[in-house]
Amino acid sequence: MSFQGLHIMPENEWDEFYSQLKEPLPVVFRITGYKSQAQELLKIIRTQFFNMIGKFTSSSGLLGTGESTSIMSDTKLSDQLNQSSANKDQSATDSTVSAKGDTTEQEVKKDSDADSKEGLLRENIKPPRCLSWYPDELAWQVDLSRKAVRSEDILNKFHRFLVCETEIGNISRQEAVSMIPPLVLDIRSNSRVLDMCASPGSKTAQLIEYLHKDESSVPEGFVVANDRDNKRCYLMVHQVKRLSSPCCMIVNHDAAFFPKLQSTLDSEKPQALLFDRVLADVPCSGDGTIRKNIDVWKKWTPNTGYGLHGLQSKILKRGLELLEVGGRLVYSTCSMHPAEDEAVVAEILRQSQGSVEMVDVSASLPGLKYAPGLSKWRLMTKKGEWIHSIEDVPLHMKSQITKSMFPPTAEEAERFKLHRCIRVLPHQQDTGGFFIAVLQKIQPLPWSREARLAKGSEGKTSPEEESGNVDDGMGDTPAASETSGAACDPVQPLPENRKRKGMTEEGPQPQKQPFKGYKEDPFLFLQPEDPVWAPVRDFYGLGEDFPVRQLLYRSEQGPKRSLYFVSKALANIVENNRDKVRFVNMGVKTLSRSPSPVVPECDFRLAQECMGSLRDLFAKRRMFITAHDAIVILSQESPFFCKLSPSTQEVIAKTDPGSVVFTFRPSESDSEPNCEVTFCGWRGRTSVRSFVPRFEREHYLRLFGKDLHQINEEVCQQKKAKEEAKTAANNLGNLVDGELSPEVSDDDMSGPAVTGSASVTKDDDEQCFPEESDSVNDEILKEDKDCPGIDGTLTSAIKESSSDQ
Ligand SMILES: C[S@@+](CC[C@H](N)C(=O)[O-])C[C@H]1O[C@@H](n2cnc3c(N)ncnc32)[C@H](O)[C@@H]1O
Repeated sequence: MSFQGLHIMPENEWDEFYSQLKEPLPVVFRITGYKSQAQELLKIIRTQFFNMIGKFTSSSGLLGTGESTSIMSDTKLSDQLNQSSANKDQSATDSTVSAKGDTTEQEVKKDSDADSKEGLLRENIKPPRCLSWYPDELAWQVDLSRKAVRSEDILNKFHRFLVCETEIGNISRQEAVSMIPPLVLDIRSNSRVLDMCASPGSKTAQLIEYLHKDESSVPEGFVVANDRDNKRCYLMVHQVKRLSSPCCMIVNHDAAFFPKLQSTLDSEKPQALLFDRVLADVPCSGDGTIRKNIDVWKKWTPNTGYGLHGLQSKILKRGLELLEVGGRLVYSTCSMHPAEDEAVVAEILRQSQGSVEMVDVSASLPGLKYAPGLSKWRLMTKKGEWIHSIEDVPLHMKSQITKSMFPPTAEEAERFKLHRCIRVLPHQQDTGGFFIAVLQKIQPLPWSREARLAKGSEGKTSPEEESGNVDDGMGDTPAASETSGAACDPVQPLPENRKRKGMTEEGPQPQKQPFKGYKEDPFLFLQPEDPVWAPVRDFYGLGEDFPVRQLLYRSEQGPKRSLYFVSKALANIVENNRDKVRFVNMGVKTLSRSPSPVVPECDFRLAQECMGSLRDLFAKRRMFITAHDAIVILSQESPFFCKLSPSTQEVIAKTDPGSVVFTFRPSESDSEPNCEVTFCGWRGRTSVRSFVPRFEREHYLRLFGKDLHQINEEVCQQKKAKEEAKTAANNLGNLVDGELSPEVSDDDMSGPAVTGSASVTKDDDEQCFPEESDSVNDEILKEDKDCPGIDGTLTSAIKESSSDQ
């Protein structure tokens, strides 16, 4: 590995740069989700975790170390942490202050051996740091070693919290530098976004979040997330699903030949669909990921970047072709090598002859430390010999090094404004290395049909051209070409003197092959006359204006099991591009078939996934509940109606059994949470229940100030106590047949309201939620078992009906 001499930083920074590369990367996460819930989550993180972690760092005297002091000084949280530690724990404050002076150092020395070991460990725990340039204080950096997580209860709890919230999409762990490209893309709720090289999807997730930022139920805009590697497209599915957005589709194409899409969104006749935001986070050598990718140390050579320059240029060029005039494109790599960065951007700016401009985004990244883009750099051979111009390229490297990899002339560098590029170096703020260039298309590209027409150099256009239904001479390439790469999978260079099939130094060449289709089930849209629709429409009270044609299913034959909802724009893209786009995934599960004898009129129940964006559409089945009710429903498996507040019982009495939407809206009397909480559930004959996966249940309860683990623990203890009491009573011969001892009597169903952190009632055995039971029939059987008055005949009838399926 040798960056020295490439001129990517002043030579006097080299030592610091080099030693930073050997340090592990800190943990960084973003709080995501809808705005109001994100703020609530941030409040929880601050009050429940950071305050505690802050106490460690201050009590251990770590604040006195130079690094921590500087880290702390540029965060708003740090002051609060200090303040809160000061208020809550005077002794902690004393040691913080004195750790900078002499007195308490002596006190620290007095500690026992065990204490000093603990102290040493604690010394390595740095205070959380807020990323100043990320909006709304929603991105944080925490240095947590595994050892520290194992040794400290609060850190362990924090780790569990991160895992849980990450799983359900409320938190995303992502390298700090990787958050920059989506941020500077400036996404609005109506943006039409193309993410050209999207897998594993961390930036895609961010793009989706920004689309939903203003909490409108279904934004007009959308994200098309593409990756050439089919397997990696499936990696993205999980990532994207966490966000439950009806506005994202995953497709599988070579970005360099991404097809031009058609749409009838703005016209009756199909028109070319251009994007107003494009992210080209291209495959690269990944030398910026060296802190987490040990392999790069051994494998990196300058040739790695040379082998990708052509492909990167082609992807960038195609991105600009697919960009609307006035639109913005962000080009990024996790490489610090100029041949993959400024050289690519300069070459495309050269070709675009003033139709594309570099944008200065420095104002939107307050506090980010970075180096401006380079105008001069050097290329070198694998052996470390410098190459100053194309004429100097040794014969054996002529197929690898192209003219476009060399620096532009001074005049060009000035005209291209290359200094507006952003190069983040690892030592500048303890991150990975990264490169970002923000481009704006201000005119049609010189080689486009519009530009040629404007010049009058072209005659009449064909109907295909008018509709934009031409592929610009860039055919589709269904067969994957050989290069591939990822943020974390650095690409290997081409072997010297050996060109791959279908590759030139300019990257892959279009292979004119017919579109052969792919293995995905079809994406079919429901029609209003479909027999499954009328019962669903009537049961859920959906009006004529419900966008039924945006509900899709995947099986051509057999019963429709699940219906997924997609936004109007995405449905339009599918309908107009079936023959040329390989769709991999899209849509939010909205209704799933789950017949129930309790609700014979409708076989479909609502899915929790659609609650974020579609809750308002199901007004007829929506119940507004109190915080108390929400806690009862989320913490108990099938609470009887009588456990809910009188107002909710009244609503329940007026609602037929079946799927329901529960919504809590904060009022002035509610102390927490200060955001709406909506989840999906079931109104049975005598009880209700929620249909919420475990982590989400945990999340909602947390918003209400409850800890599911604690609730479960208390339930288990209660159960144990019950059993012990039973055994003791048996042993004493006090137990009258069928009766329990008075201390452990069953709840009489008018049982206590949920107070405190856990409600321990008759249903205690069912209060733990180890696994998610996803079947309504299970629920009904359970309900009947619990419900007094249901006779055995009905129960067996239900059992039979459920075994029929
Ligand atoms: C740097 S990674 C993308 C990381 C991603 N944007 C994220 O933030 O999670 C590059 C991706 O490009 C994909 N790729 C490589 N060559 C490609 C091509 N010609 N067209 C589209 N994707 C390509 C790789 O499969 C890889 O997933």
